[in-house]
Formats: sequence, structure tokens, C-alpha cells
Amino acid sequence: MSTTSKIVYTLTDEAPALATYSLLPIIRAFTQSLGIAVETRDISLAGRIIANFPEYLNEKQKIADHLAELGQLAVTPEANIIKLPNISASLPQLKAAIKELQQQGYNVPDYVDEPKTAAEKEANARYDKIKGSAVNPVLREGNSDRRAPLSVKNYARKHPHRMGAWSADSKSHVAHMSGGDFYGSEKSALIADNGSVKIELLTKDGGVQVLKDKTAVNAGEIIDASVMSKKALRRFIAEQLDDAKKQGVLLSVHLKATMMKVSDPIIFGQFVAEYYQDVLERFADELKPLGVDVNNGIGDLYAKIRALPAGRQAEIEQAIQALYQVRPELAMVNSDKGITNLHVPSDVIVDASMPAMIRDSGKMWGADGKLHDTKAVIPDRCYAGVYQVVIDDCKRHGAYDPTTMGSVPNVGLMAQKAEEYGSHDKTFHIKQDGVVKVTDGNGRVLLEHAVDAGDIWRMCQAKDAPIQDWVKLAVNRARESNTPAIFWLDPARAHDAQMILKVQRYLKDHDTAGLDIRIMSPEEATQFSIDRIRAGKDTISVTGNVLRDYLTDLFPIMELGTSAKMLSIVPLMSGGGLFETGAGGSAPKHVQQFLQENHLRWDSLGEFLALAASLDHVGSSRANAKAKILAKTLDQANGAFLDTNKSPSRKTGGLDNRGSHFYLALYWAQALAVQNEDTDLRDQFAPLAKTLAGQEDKIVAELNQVQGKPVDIGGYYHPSPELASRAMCPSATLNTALKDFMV
Ligand SMILES: NC(=O)C1=CN([C@@H]2O[C@H](COP(=O)(O)OP(=O)(O)OC[C@H]3O[C@@H](n4cnc5c(N)ncnc54)[C@H](OP(=O)(O)O)[C@@H]3O)[C@@H](O)[C@H]2O)C=CC1
Ligand SMILES: O=C(O)CCC(=O)C(=O)O
Ligand SMILES: [Mg+2]
Repeated sequence: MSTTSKIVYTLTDEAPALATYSLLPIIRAFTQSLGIAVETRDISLAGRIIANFPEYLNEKQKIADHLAELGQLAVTPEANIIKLPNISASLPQLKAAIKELQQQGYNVPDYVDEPKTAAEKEANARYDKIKGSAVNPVLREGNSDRRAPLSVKNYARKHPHRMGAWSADSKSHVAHMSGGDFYGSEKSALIADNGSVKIELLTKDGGVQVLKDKTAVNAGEIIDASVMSKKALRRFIAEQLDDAKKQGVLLSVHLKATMMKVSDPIIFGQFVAEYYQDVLERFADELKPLGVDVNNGIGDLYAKIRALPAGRQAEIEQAIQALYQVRPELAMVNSDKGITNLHVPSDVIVDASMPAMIRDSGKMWGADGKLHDTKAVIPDRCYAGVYQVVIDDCKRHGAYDPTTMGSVPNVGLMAQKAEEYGSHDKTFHIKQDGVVKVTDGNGRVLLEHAVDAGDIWRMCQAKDAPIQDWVKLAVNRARESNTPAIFWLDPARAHDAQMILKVQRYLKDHDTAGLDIRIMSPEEATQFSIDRIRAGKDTISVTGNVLRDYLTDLFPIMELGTSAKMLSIVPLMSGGGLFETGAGGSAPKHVQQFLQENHLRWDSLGEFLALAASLDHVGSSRANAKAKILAKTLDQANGAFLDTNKSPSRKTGGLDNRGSHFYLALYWAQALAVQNEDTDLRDQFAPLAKTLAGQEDKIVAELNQVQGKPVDIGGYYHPSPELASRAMCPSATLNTALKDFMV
């Protein structure tokens, strides 16, 4: 047995970070005697801020750049990383995290909206790297394999979640642009030789602005560029506001301002600017000096007008209320608190928000606290049509039935910052009219677009080696699960047209005899997959990076009620493993409930599944037979956990995240205690199984009785480890049982 086996468990944010305080002691108890070191690395938003400003901090406060360290590990065969969801911070969230750290005595600099000094500019540049989806693209050095394991699917069939009924006359629909968007303007080029490209704006007045001097490119790589016209977008938004009002439906906007951290806050800002135009113009003289930024949502205005005299502040607030009478009703994030879809760019995130809407009868919450039909605006056409197909299908045939429906697992192209999700450093808010050109090392123009000031131009890359790996993964999954696999590619898109050629070519490298592998446009693929879903049949979706993200929330949320129950593996191209936990996010709503009621409804099944896969990887890559047994018994424990329905309840009073962890420990110890493959392990875990089973009632009572009262953990983005640990491990009996077992 190797003694060097190491699993890195990531410390992140919000609900999954809280859950870790309770789960990690259990994981350590089960692995410590096996020579498997479970180490932690802090990749939380607060941790990343601290790591990037060492010169502002004292020695005790400093932490190393764990994300950079893991990024280096991810390209080595030794990597075995369990990655929990982390906050991809919008600017308002980043600022809130900075403020909290400052209040805790961390002297980190402010993020200044309009930086003037060199120091301010330098600090902002560091913060810009921390914000948005700054973690996943660094660690995801492989493609993605996300699916619902059979045990999970069977669980969902036995314990179906609630699905809202659909009616044929639902007015809910998706609205997208018909021109002037990324989809309509995409151009693509295939790179012939290794080298680099230059991105320049040739302005109308004859000037040249270098947007990005050097972007490395490899032979066989696909690059593409596209532009979102500000004028076309504004026209489209104005039309949609009128139409929503006319149809009497809510207006909702679904973007990914977190992951698409450069483009989508700007697009979001255009909705805010258009919707609140009257107020923004009427009070422009006061709002401008305050630095109100529409890209941060109308919440930014509310926060900044606090600096005005009370009377003026009230006047602006009244003007906004008056606007709500004449504008279409907005979908609400929190109707009790009056928080609308347009308050903060990161409250409604398309991958999770559209499936939740479809699960809830195609409705969203209105200001009256009731569900209403809604216009879901997804401006760009690349992927919006997928949701319209699902909505039309639900209107025709009603909601899907979790007890009978099939599954849509996903194989997603993701490695090496593939496609749109790697485009931040090549996305530009154009300041002057002109032409953007991408030229190669020989000065040859590969791509070019005429642009106007205010437009968003971006370039994406998809490297060849990841594409080959992705095709291989798809074929393997189709073979292993004997399931049809559909490549979701649109021949009308320049990028996808190139991709289709590559897929056709690389499929020939594999034995595909007897497999059903097809290429379809996203809309056709959606219809094909949901027809099969209704017939109880499975279909593998093989997609690019964005659809990987969207579909691995869409289908799990319909099939399982949540994407938390997904197995989410990233076979790293170097041979290592990155095991993501579930396919969802860090569930901010869960933290609110926890702080108010000391009940954490976070479901850690994703962590359990990832841990089993990670232990199995230790077993295979390190020839560690005991790790294999740990993995196998953990799988059995997961099965028992699902069978006995020990997932956390949504409501305070029932078993929560902590109780669910206890049951996992109990079932895992019991599975180890009854296996005969390794008698040492059996003898070692039998007493723990006995202790936990004997104390079940007492432990569960201790875990449940703390609920119902507010709890203080000393911070939101950067809680106190002592307070959080105390809150998350409230059963003295369980703590003692684990401690006694460890010695
Ligand atoms: N891999 C990653 O690192 C990811 C990070 N994110 C980040 O997470 C944050 C929040 O994103 P958001 O789009 O709101 O999505 P979330 O997935 O965090 O939340 C949406 C809803 O999904 C349900 N949910 C998600 N995970 C679980 C779980 N383990 N147990 C139970 N329910 C769960 C909850 O529904 P209910 O309220 O009905 O219980 C939750 O309110 C953002 O900062 C985002 O960038 C998002 C996706 C992936
Ligand atoms: O990185 C992020 O912000 C979110 C990632 C995500 O939603 C996903 O991978 O499904
Ligand atoms: Mg997602």
C-alpha cells in the first residue's frame, strides 16, 4: 500500500462550506488509519482575497494561494481533488466580502469603482481575477462526466419530488433576440500552426487599440469571435418590456453574470438601464456623482442613495415605486423583502433559474408572493431555444413524471478553458466605433467584425486535445451504458460547424460499431431527448461547455428535484481525478435559513458520491486495496442512505445536513463491519458501527434539538472556524464516538 495517497478536500463558501465542518471529521475518521491523507485547501472567496493581498496583512492572517497550488496539481497524474461548489462572485458580492474581512481586522484594500491612483488600479486588477468564475476554469483540466447514478435514479422514482402542474394555456415563454447577438455574428477559424494571435480595434478615426497583444494558440484549435450589438440589445429589451406588460406576464432575465463575468453584467446592466430609465434620467445629476452602476443592479442604486439627504432618498424610492405601476411586473427573488430579478446580477443564474421555473409550472414569484406566468428573457440565441422546446413540450404534454422519466447524462467539453467560459480575458466592452481584427503571427486576418461603441465583442478558444478527449469520453460512455449519445451541435453556427467536422473525424478513431451516435442541433436534440425521457429512456447529451452547465441543472432538477444528487467527475487529462460534488452551487438561501433557524437543508449526497469516486481512484491509481473497500462500502452506505431517505428535510425540526451525515457514518461503518474482503477493516470498524447504532436516538436528538433558534457563526463570507465548527457539530455523543475511534 502506498503511503503517499492524498485527497485534497476543498474549503469553499456558504452551505457546502458549513456542511464541511460536520462531514470532514467523519471522513477523517474513516480514512486516517489507511494511510490516506485528507488535506484541505481554501478556495473560498474570502480565502482567495486573503491570498492575493499578503502585503496588507499580518503573518497570522496570511494564507497561501491554494487555488494556484491546486491548479498546478490538476495537471499532474497525482491529482485527487474533491471540489465543492464555490461562490463565483458578482461585484456586489465581492465588495460585501471585502467589507466583512475589513470588519474582522483584515486590512485589505477597497474595490474602488472608478480607480484613479496606480495602487487602486492595481488592487482592482487583482480583484478582477478573484471575481466571477475564477476557480472552476483553473481546476477543470479535464472534460466533464455528470450523471445520476442508478441508485439515485431509483431513489427519485421511489420518492418523487414535487413537480408543478403545467397547463396548455400557460403564457410563459422564452424571448431571445433575432439579430445583432452573439449567435448571429459568430465567425470561426481553424488554427493551422502553434503560435499566437493579436486582437486589435481599428477605430473609425484611424487609430489602433491593442485589445490583447498575445493569445497563445495551438495547431488544430478552433477560435471564434462574435459580437453583441448594444443598439440591437436595447431595442430588443424595450420590445420585451412592452410585450410583457401587454401580455400581463412577469418579466424575468436569465443570464450567467457570474461565469460570464465580463459580458453578462453589461447585458444585465442594459436591462436595468432600460427598465428604470425614467428614474435614472430624472435623477441623473445626483446619481452620477454617487457612482451608481447599473451593471451591479438596481440594488446598487438603493445602497448608494443612502448617502443622500433622507428627503431626496425617499423621493427617488417613491419614483421607483411609481415606475413599477407602469412597467411590467418583475419576477422576484424575495418578494417579502422587495428584491427583484434586477436587484443583483448574481441572484438569478440561468443554469439553475430556468429549470426551477420549469419545475414550478413555468412560473416565477411575483411581488404579491404568488407564482405567475413569466417571460424568460435570454437575449442570445445560442442556447435559449433549448428552454423554449422544453416549455412547449410541457404545455403540450404536462409536467414530466419523476417516477417514470428517463435520464439525460452529460459528457461536456470543458478542459483548458473551452469555449465561452474561457473567454473573459478576450471579451471587450468596445469604447469606439471601428473594426475588431484577430490576426495571426504573419499578420493574416483570421476574424473581423465591424463594431459600435457599447458593443460586447469576444473571442473563444477550443483546443484540439480536449476535443479528442471529449469524443473519446462520449464513445466510452455510450458503450459502457449502452445508451444513444447525441452531440448537440448547430450547423448554422460557425463554431459548431467546425466542431461537427472534428467530431466526425475523431469518431473514426474509436470502435463505434453498434452504437447510436448522432449529431443534432440543440433544439432537435432537446426534443429527441425529452421524447425519450417521457418514454422512460436515457439519452447521453454530448455538449460544449455552456450546454454542459445548463443541461446538468436542467435534467437533474426535473429528474431528481435538485442537481445536488449528481455524480460529477472530471477525468483530468493528466490522469488525475477531479471529483466535483453535485452539479449545483453554494445555495445562499440555505445559509439564510441556517442563520435564522439553525437548520441546514444542504444535501451532501454529491459529496458522498464524489468521495466514493475519489477513494476508488486512490484504490486504482495507488493499488490501494483498502481504499477500494472504503469506496465500495461507501457506495453501499449511499444506497442505504437513499433507501432509508435520510436526506435533509427542507423544514426546520426534521433531520438536517448534520443528521444526514450521522446516518452516512452509521451505514458506512456498518457496511465495513459486515464485509469479509478485509478482516482488519471489519474488526476496526465493527465497534464504531456498534457505538453509532447504539446511540442513534441520542445523537439524532442532540442534533435536532439545537434547531429553531438563530445561530451566530461570526461571518458570512469568512465565518469563524471555531463558531462554525461548534454549530455544525452539536452532538457531544457523536463527537466523542468519532474522537474515541480516532485514538
Ligand atoms: N460548481 C460550482 O462551483 C458552482 C458554483 N455556483 C455558485 O453558487 C452560487 C449560487 O448559485 P445558484 O445559481 O443560486 O445555484 P445553487 O445551486 O446554489 O442554488 C439553487 C438551488 O438549488 C438547490 N440546491 C443546490 N444544491 C443543493 C444541495 N446540495 N442540497 C439541496 N439543494 C440544493 C437549492 O434549492 P432549494 O432552495 O429549492 O432547496 C438552491 O436554493 C453562485 O455564486 C454560483 O456562481 C453555481 C453552480 C456551480
Ligand atoms: O463556475 C461557476 O460559477 C458555476 C459552475 C457551474 O454552474 C457548473 O459547472 O455547473
Ligand atoms: Mg451549473
